[in-house]
Amino acid sequence: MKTLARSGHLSISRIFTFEMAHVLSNHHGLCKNLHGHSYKLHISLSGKVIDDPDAANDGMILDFGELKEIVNQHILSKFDHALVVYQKAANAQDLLNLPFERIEVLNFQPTCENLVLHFVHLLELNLPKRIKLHKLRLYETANSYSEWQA
Ligand SMILES: Nc1nc2c(c(=O)[nH]1)N=C([C@H](O)[C@H](O)COP(=O)(O)OP(=O)(O)OP(=O)(O)O)CN2
Repeated sequence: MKTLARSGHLSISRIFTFEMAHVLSNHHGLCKNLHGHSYKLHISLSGKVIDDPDAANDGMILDFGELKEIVNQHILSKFDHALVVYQKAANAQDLLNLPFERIEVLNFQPTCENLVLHFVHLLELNLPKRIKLHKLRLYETANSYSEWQA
């Protein structure tokens, strides 16, 4: 008989770091200027723990490595070391003309809140169906973050 807890909520989490430049158009402070942040993205997932002695993922909700591949493919490959441009910003065309190869055009202002909602959408589209996104927290600075919870 397995001696495992049967109550409570179980989740797994992994932290990702990426660098991104953006402009908050119409912002009254410094963020109206082109600037960058070292973002930290905390992703928490829940789901059934696989109970199959023959499986490579026995005892796991999802292999951390599989989560890393999904996040690399669908988020970091677009946003890490990217310049993110809001397509409705007054200076969008000037930014798009800059000679950089990684520019991501968004149809929303790239605030911490909107980025979290966008990442939730991308993850919900690309996680295995048996996995539930539980919580997502995005640090824009060491002191400021936005959080989404299912
Ligand atoms: N609700 C939000 N407020 C602000 C956002 C945001 O996304 N959501 N974003 C910004 C700026 O982009 C940025 O976060 C401000 O950066 P910065 O001026 O560097 O912030 P501080 O230096 O004040 O942060 P520290 O934590 O002290 O380093 C503004 N507001």
